[in-house]
Amino acid sequence: MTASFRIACAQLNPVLGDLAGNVALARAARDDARALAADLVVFTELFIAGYPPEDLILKPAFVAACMEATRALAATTADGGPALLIGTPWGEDGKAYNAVALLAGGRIQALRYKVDLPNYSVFDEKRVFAPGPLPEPVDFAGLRLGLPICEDIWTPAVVGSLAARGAELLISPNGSPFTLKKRTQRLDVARARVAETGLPLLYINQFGGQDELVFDGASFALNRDGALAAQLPAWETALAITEWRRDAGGWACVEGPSARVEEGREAAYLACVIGLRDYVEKNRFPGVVLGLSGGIDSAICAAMATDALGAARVHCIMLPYRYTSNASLDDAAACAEALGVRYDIVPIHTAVEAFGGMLAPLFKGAEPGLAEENLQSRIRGTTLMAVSNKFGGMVVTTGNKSEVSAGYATLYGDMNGGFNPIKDLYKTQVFALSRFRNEHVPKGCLGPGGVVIPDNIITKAPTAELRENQTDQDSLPPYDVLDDILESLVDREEPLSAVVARGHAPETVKKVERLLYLSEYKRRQAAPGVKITERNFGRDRRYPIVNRFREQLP
Ligand SMILES: Nc1ncnc2c1ncn2[C@@H]1O[C@H](COP(=O)(O)OP(=O)(O)OC[C@H]2O[C@@H]([n+]3cccc(C(=O)O)c3)[C@H](O)[C@@H]2O)[C@@H](O)[C@H]1O
Ligand SMILES: Nc1ncnc2c1ncn2[C@@H]1O[C@H](COP(=O)(O)OP(=O)(O)OP(=O)(O)O)[C@@H](O)[C@H]1O
Ligand SMILES: NC(=O)CC[C@H](N)C(=O)O
Repeated sequence: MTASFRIACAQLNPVLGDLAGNVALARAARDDARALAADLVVFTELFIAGYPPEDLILKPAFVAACMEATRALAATTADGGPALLIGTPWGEDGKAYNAVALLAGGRIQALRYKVDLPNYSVFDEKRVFAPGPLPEPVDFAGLRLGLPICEDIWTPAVVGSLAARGAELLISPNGSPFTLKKRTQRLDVARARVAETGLPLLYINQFGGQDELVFDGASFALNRDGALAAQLPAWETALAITEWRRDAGGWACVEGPSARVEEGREAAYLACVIGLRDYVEKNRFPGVVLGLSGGIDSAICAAMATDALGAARVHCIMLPYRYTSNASLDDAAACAEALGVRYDIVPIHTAVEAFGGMLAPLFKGAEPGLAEENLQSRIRGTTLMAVSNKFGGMVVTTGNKSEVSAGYATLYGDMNGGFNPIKDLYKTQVFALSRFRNEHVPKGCLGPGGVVIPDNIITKAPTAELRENQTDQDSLPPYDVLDDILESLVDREEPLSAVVARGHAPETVKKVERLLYLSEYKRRQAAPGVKITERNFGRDRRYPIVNRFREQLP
């Protein structure tokens, strides 16, 4: 009977739909694992396809190609090296399953299907996959392996059934996206399953960005007493060996890595950087371009872009008009200089005046106002898109979650762009992360150290500079008030009465509710951005656009 067993954890960054590339990553990881004397290499959920493959699963050709790629990978295990446990879509009897395959001895030795398909928040798996039956453990090299797939460990049923059927070790492949609370939630559910079954658990998670989701990795192993026996790093790929031994009570992880896992502001900042980096790299953009206004949102986006791609791939453009202050010009230039990025100034006066002239006959007799203000924003947006078209860089759009929630942005203006790294950060978090970045360069970030967001940008009153002496607070409550109300309504579904009971003025709470519902039409046209919170706009928090419901306050 096997008494010790070496499992390599392959925490890699697959590219969605790049089956040949993902198989090549798996082969390279297997070669490395063989050099480390691994018996088995474990990959993440649906690794062959990338996670989440969404409606590609509805294409029979896609599922067939994943099955073919899995068979081809199985053939490489005929050489006597390590076996592979790898996630892949699998078709059977006209249904598609979210499967994990054991590849050994040159063939597919076993297939198990995910039972519990998540269908909440950003997950939509019931739409594309069929649920599998409660699975049997898989026998391999004298071990009985229980293979619950991601959501299968979030409730007791699947793991309980595996234990009842004689599983000795739980190995869970995951595609578990990051949120600020996720690490604690994962450890809590994993410890609960270990306590219920008395079985150790190896949890392997994907790393990297995929559209609005970012996967932090942070794979780990728990022993039978719930103690953390191995911890892989977050925010990077890793191939790490865990050594397992059988003792009187069963299997235990006796050796594994013990990496530090970033938390709080550091984790949030890294999520934004890696989400942006992978969006740009996986869509093969040469770099990015963004409007640098001298304000904090574009400054932190420029810092994140530099940290993601390196200064040489970031192009910042100041687009001044008559309301742009000298302080904004100085602050934008200082920020670009500190980051070491290319910085150009393209005044927009000629375009604003040309539009003014064109529209004068139509606008005759009407008071100047929002139309003229938004034109400035649209001219900036059009200019940035022209630079994107000419040189290929993607426009980074820079609205924070407070603005996105309140509709405080111009459609076809500053909302232009391909991706928004701060879409799920409230303005108060933008301030906190800017201070953080001035004090730390998190691992893997390619930008310089020291102050990259000049203090004046952090301390001055936020303004859109679309008219004389404008500040954000002319239109919105102070950001600490706005963000507290928004978090209650958007992230926590609190009744308005509870928000008022916490001390907010009823008219302010009603105003925020109104802005939130009225601006859904803008959010439906907004660029995707990195998910950080429990409820991000995009796939997750969705309101109807036509919506006359408003909550009554007593
Ligand atoms: N339900 C609905 N479904 C579809 N479309 C709808 C709509 N309701 C209005 N609309 C359309 O949307 C238009 C209004 O939206 P929009 O044109 O964006 O303009 P609007 O939301 O009226 O104004 C933009 C706001 O963003 C603020 N802001 C803040 C920060 C930065 C910037 C900046 O630009 O740099 C701007 C600016 O001060 C102003 O308060 C309407 O004219 C109408 O055409
Ligand atoms: N003068 C400008 N030059 C270049 N880009 C600008 C300028 N004004 C606005 N933008 C772009 O439009 C976005 C929205 O700008 P605005 O200043 O109006 O609002 P904001 O949310 O306070 O952003 P920021 O804090 O970056 O100023 C900016 O982040 C920037 O990308
Ligand atoms: N892929 C999945 O099944 C993910 C769902 C799971 N609850 C998670 O986010 O970790």
